[in-house]
Amino acid sequence: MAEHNTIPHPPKRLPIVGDVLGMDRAKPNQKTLVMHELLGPIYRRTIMGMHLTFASGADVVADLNDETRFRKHVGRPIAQLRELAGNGLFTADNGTGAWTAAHNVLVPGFTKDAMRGYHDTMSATLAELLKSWDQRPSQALDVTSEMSKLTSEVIGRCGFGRSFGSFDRDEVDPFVSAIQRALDYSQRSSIPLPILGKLLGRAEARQNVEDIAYLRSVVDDVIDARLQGTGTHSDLLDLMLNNPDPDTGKNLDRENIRDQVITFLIAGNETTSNALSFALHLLATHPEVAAQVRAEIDAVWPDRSRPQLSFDQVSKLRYTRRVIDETLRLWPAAPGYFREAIEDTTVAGGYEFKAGDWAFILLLRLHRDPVWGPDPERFDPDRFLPENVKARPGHVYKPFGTGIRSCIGRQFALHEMQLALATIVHQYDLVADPDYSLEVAELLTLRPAGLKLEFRPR
Ligand code: HEM
Repeated sequence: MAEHNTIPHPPKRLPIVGDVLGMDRAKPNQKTLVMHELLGPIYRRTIMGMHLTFASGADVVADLNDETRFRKHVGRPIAQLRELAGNGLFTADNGTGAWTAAHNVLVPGFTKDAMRGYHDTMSATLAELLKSWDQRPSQALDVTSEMSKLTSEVIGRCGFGRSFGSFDRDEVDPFVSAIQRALDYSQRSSIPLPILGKLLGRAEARQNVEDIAYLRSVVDDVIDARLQGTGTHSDLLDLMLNNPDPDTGKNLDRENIRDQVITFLIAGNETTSNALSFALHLLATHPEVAAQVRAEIDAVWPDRSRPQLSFDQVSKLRYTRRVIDETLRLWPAAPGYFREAIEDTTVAGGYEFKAGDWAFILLLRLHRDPVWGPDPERFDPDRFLPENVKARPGHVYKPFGTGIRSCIGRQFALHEMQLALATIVHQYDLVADPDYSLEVAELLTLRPAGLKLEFRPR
């Protein structure tokens, strides 16, 4: 019989409450990274009888990603989002009718052809952002906020034909700020223990109820307006309203459509804007890499005018793509994902999982596994040269998750990021603040906190 090992736990277990020492409310993922260095590829906190298992070693993750034995686990932070996103694709349980129908209907909205259809909207939105920068010359701009304007406009326009007017005014659209507040509330209330979670007061709870009601009413209005209008749109909302699930012949119900619209705003906005922000930080601090990105885009668009790239030109910017891949390796905007055992099973190292046991795969650590070589902290896009990718097992790089529940928006995000980075580097020198050192903040996603850059026209 195979030998079984006990999953290690952090030192200093307390009576009754268990492994609460050393948790970090503000930076849980970065703390988990440190704990993995101490405890190895897998460890478990048991808090008042509840198991929280963290995994990050390449061999263990290879097993946890095996779709025949494990599946997505709707972990507490995800379940908490249901208040806001209902049973949208990201929050739905595996194999439910709502997930299957929405997945079937929406997959065609994320094919290469569909991306071709979004390209002009993405380009026009980016042009508006850069125009707004040109009206504020010589200023150091708050990078995550600027990138968030871009990504929320792009998903709003490609998703359901709504602009938030982000480039016309300084303050954030009330819809976008309500989403941000509701996300923040949801994540803070997902921390399991009151002594560790920030105590959320009644005023915040009331605000949250108001925010969710407001968000739903805006989305309902958008759907009503679309139903009453006459024009055709090639966006995700039209896809959901006009195309039945091919398996059942039934259209998505109204609530399902509303949940998906909110889901795209949650899943498609912050992840992409944070990844872009990390990439800009890394380019600003690695001028030799930025020079190669610039050489690549200059070869396609030698003129100094703003590049008007076609869809195919963007997808051929291979070095820019490697910069994005390497950015998502070092700083995966989604820091991890949950997996649960479908049946009793054992993973590499002899660790037992009973059916229903779950683990959080920390990408932050998996992407720094020894398989990446001796200096995993170094930013080196050439790790993603085709020959280097081929030499590594596929399961050690999973910034978009794994299996059937992996990210439906992957190509959308990659195209948007390639287009934005190449265009920005073509137009501007990225000037970093010499006193800034990277500080990574955590909510549902990772983001560079307090990052400012000056975008100086070339
Ligand atoms: C850099 C950008 C992005 C990153 C790093 C990212 C990452 C991820 C990850 C790791 C998952 C799996 C979550 C899990 O297993 O629980 C996921 C799922 C998902 N993502 Fe993304 N994402 C990005 C952009 C987008 C965009 C642009 C969209 C929409 C336009 C999107 C929509 C979704 C949806 C709907 C799911 C749930 C899929 C399902 O379970 O069927 N994401 N994403």
